[in-house]
Amino acid sequence: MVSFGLPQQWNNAGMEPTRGPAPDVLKSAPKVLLHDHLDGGLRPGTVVDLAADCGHELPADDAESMGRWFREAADSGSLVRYLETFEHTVGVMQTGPALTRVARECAEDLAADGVVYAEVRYAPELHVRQGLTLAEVVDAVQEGFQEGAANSGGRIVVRHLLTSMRQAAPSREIAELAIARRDRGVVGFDIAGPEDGYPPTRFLDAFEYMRRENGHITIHAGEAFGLPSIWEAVQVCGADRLGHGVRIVDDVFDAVVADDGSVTSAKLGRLAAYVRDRRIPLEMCPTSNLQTGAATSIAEHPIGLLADLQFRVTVNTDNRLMSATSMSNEFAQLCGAFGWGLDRVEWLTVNAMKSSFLPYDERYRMIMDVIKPWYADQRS
Ligand SMILES: O=c1[nH]cnc2c1ncn2[C@@H]1O[C@H](CO)[C@@H](O)[C@H]1O
Ligand SMILES: [Zn+2]
Repeated sequence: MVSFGLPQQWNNAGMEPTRGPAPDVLKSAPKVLLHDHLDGGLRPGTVVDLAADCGHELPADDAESMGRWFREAADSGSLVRYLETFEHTVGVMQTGPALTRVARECAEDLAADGVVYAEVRYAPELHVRQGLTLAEVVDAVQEGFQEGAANSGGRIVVRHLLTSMRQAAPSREIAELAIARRDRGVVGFDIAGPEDGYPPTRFLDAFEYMRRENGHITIHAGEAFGLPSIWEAVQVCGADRLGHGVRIVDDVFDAVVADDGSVTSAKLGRLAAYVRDRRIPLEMCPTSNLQTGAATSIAEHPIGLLADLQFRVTVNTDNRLMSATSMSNEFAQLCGAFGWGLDRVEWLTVNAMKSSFLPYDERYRMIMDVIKPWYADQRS
C-alpha cells in the first residue's frame, strides 16, 4: 500500500466530509454506477420483511438493527468474512416476487440518489434454492428493474451483469445465460467471491465463450489478491474492465507528490502501464475496500493516486447495504479527502459512462444529453 502522507481526515465512511461540493449537489449530479451487487444493496427493512415471509432467521428483527448489523459485520477487514454477511440477503431472495421487489427497490433507490445509468450484478446460481431456474431468476430481476425505472419517471436506465461465483465448480452456464439474455437487459459477465486461491483462469472456458460471442467481461480482480490476479484477468481471460483493481497500485512506484497532495508523476511497471495505456476501466469501491482491508482509509485509498495519474478510474458502491453507502456518499467522502470538486466528479462520471457495456450510440447520448449539460449548467 502506498502512503502519501496526506492528512488523515477520517478513516471511515459515514463521517461528514469537511470540504467538497455540498451533499445535495452531489446527490442531484447525474452519476453512473458500474459495480453494485443486487444482493448487497437491499433496504434493511426489506430484508426484515422478506425474512418474515420465508421464515429465514436473522440476527436482529428490526430494520435499524439489521442495517447496523450488516455494516458492523462487514467491517471485518477480510473479504472472506465480509462475504459471510450475504447469507442474510441471498437467503431471502429465493422467489420470483422477492427478486422482483429487491430489483425494483434497487432501481428506485439508485434513481433517488441521482444515478442515471447502472449496471447491477448478481449471481443467478445463488437464487435457485427453492426451485427457480437460472433464467427465471434473471427474468424476475428484469421485471423489477423495469418497474423501478418506470416508478422513477424513467430517470434511470438499469442493466444486469451476471456473475459466477469463483469458489463454485467452474462452468460456462452463467456466461451462456448472459448471452441468451443480452437483448433483454443483460450486458455482461463477471466472476466474484473469494479471490485468493481461486484464480480467474478457472473460468477460462466461460471467458473464451463470452469473447467468441462478442460479449463483455468484467472480473473482480486485484481486491484481495495482487498483480498476478489482475494480470490473469486482463491478459489470459480478456477482461474489458476490472472490478476493484485497486492492487494495480503495487505496480506504481516513486510517486511525486505536490504541496497540495496531488500526484504529479510516477513510474509504472509493465502491467500498470498496459492497464493505463489501454484505458482499462477500474471499478473502484472505496468504502468496501476499507471494510475488506484492501485499503486503510479514504485519504490513503489508491484512487487518489490512480486518478491523478489518469488511469480510467470510476467510482462505485459495491454493496450499499453492507457499507451503508450510496454513490453520492462515495463521492462526498472522496471529494472531502482529496479536495475534489465537481470537475473531478464529472470526469469520473464520463469515465464510467464511456466504460459501460451499453452500445456506443447509447453511451454517447447519455454523455452528451444527460451528463455534460448538467455539469455545464453548474459551471455557468
Ligand atoms: O467486493 C466483493 N468481492 C468479491 N465478491 C463480492 C464482493 N461483493 C459481493 N461479492 C459476492 O458477489 C455475489 C454476487 O453478487 C455476492 O453474493 C457476494 O458473495
Ligand atoms: Zn463487487
